[in-house]
Amino acid sequence: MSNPIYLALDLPRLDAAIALAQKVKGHVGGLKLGLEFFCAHGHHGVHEVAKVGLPIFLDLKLHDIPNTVAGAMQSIHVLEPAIVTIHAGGGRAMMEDAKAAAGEHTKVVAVTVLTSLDDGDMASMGVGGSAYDQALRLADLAQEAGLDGIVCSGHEVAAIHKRWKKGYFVVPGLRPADGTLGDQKRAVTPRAARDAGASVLVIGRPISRAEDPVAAARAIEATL
Ligand SMILES: O=c1ccn([C@@H]2O[C@H](COP(=O)(O)O)[C@@H](O)[C@H]2O)c(=O)[nH]1
Repeated sequence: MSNPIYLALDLPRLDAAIALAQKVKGHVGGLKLGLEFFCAHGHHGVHEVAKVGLPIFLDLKLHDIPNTVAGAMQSIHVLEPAIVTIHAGGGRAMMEDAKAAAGEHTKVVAVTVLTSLDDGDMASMGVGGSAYDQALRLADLAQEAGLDGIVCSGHEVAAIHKRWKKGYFVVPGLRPADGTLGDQKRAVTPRAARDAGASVLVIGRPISRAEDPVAAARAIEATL
């Protein structure tokens, strides 16, 4: 089985991101480039990181009217990402149009409820029920829209897996047992997420901010 860890390269400098990716590439299965990286380095940065030789996950979390999101998907087609994120909250038509506009080798996955949000945040946004309930509702909508999968926390992935047998499940918000949570509110360990059915384990700061990123990546890999 291939390594399910995608390293989140949330670093402002291109040279530092490439250096980190080169260091840990033997212990991760892919590289995730998010908003911080893409806003700073755009297509050029993606091309440079792709030279490391691992699959690229573009975590752009697209969320707009269907026509605009479809246009954005077409604009990133040339980068041949393995995975792209959109927001399930954009609705069914937006998700359908995003999938239709994506390249045939790109998995389009929808963020359900960000792992930095909890039940209190649902209430403050006027969303009925818990973060868990909302993640399941949006996962059902993403499945109906014909997407490849979703992004959720390790707390919901087992339940969503039961309802969507062939889904592709991306799980961020992962922390080693003794890890610092930071802004993550629905965290689990990488092993727990894997056991619950995650297809991809997104890990950023526990590796990128470690004193020895290679040792940190190797230690996480050894738990899987
Ligand atoms: O719900 C979500 C969706 C995406 N992310 C992204 O994953 C990484 C997590 O980084 P850590 O440093 O391991 O916390 C980051 O790039 C987020 O943008 C998420 O955390 N939660």
